[in-house]
Amino acid sequence: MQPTSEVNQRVARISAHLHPPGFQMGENSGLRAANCRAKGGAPGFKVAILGAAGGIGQPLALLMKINPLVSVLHLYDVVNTPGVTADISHMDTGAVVRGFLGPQQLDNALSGMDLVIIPAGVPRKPGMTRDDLFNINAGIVKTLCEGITRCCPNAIVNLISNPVNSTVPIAAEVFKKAGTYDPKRLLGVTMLDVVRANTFVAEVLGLDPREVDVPVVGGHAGVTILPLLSQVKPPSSFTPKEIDYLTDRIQNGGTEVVEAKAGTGSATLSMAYAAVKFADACLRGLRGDSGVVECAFVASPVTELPFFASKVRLGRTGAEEIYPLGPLNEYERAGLEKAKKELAASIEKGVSFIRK
Ligand SMILES: NC(=O)c1ccc[n+]([C@@H]2O[C@H](COP(=O)([O-])OP(=O)(O)OC[C@H]3O[C@@H](n4cnc5c(N)ncnc54)[C@H](O)[C@@H]3O)[C@@H](O)[C@H]2O)c1
Ligand SMILES: O=C(O)C[C@H](O)C(=O)O
Repeated sequence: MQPTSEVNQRVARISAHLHPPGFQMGENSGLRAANCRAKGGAPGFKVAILGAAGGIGQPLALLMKINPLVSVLHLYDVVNTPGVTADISHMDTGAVVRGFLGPQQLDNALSGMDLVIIPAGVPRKPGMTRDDLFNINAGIVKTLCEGITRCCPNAIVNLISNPVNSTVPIAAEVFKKAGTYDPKRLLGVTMLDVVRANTFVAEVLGLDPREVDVPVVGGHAGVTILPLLSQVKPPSSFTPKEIDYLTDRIQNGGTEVVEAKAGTGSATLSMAYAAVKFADACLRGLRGDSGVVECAFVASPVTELPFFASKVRLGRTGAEEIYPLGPLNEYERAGLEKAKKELAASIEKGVSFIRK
């Protein structure tokens, strides 16, 4: 008779072989559902969502499962991924979905990923600024980015966790420390500012928002969110009152949602939409499509600051070209000075969190 410990070890070895870390639905049925006649899903990209069980994470996972460019979708969180994964995995779309729960499964969630989207971290409540989230979210972003350096250092990273103006510099420092930093592959997601700007400007102009394109530059908090209304497409003119109204509404769109949600969170549904719009652009760039241009907060030469949001061209290696701001009017030049002052402090705060 074999000693119990030896039997247990054999069972553990066989189990590890049959059930690699991470889980797919149908594991208890004997037939693992996702392995039945498995073809590894449609050709496409491997995408991980970190914070996948959250307010943004869940609708984002749903929308990425629909995206035909995605062949494998890894859902990672520290809570609730089994339920979210079971639910999403029943959708009859191409991507194979796998769930990963807790820090011990982080590396498996990240291995081999082409794109990592990070909406992990706490959201604001009324009365808070995004910077008030720094103390909790800085550490979360650091840990997740350390995982990226170990498991998928060449992945494109879409960073959503706030305060974006500081978390992107944190990620850059983590990658630099590990020797894996490629500035083209690290993108802070500011797409929600563009989505809001397109919507609010369309309302004022009486247009369909899908016909409107508003560049939003700077960063992602208060006065650092700088809509360039002089560069709206189709070319449009605004009264001074409209400019004040639109600038204020775009800069405070996040707060509008935080207050309406009255303590239950911040934008999740419009953010999931914006995150997918941006992730899809990154995947089309990776595929080699030409002319994919979106705004993002990236390492940038367009101002004296190390990071800045502006239009970037997305290609096979990430943000391959960063466009200058173009001609600004006096109102926008004044806004730019205010934005740069606040951005400089937020960037420095992120950098020193890692260097200290
Ligand atoms: N960039 C933007 O435009 C934008 C827009 C909206 C929200 N946000 C930010 O996105 C973040 C998430 O917002 P939400 O509404 O989804 O919050 P949420 O609390 O609903 O979800 C966050 C998720 O992160 C998970 N999480 C916490 N620590 C983690 C860790 N160490 N590893 C993995 N997952 C972890 C939580 O378990 C939770 O499921 C917030 O910081 C929010 O401010 C950014
Ligand atoms: O406002 C927030 O705290 C969340 C997000 O940054 C947003 O713009 O909606």
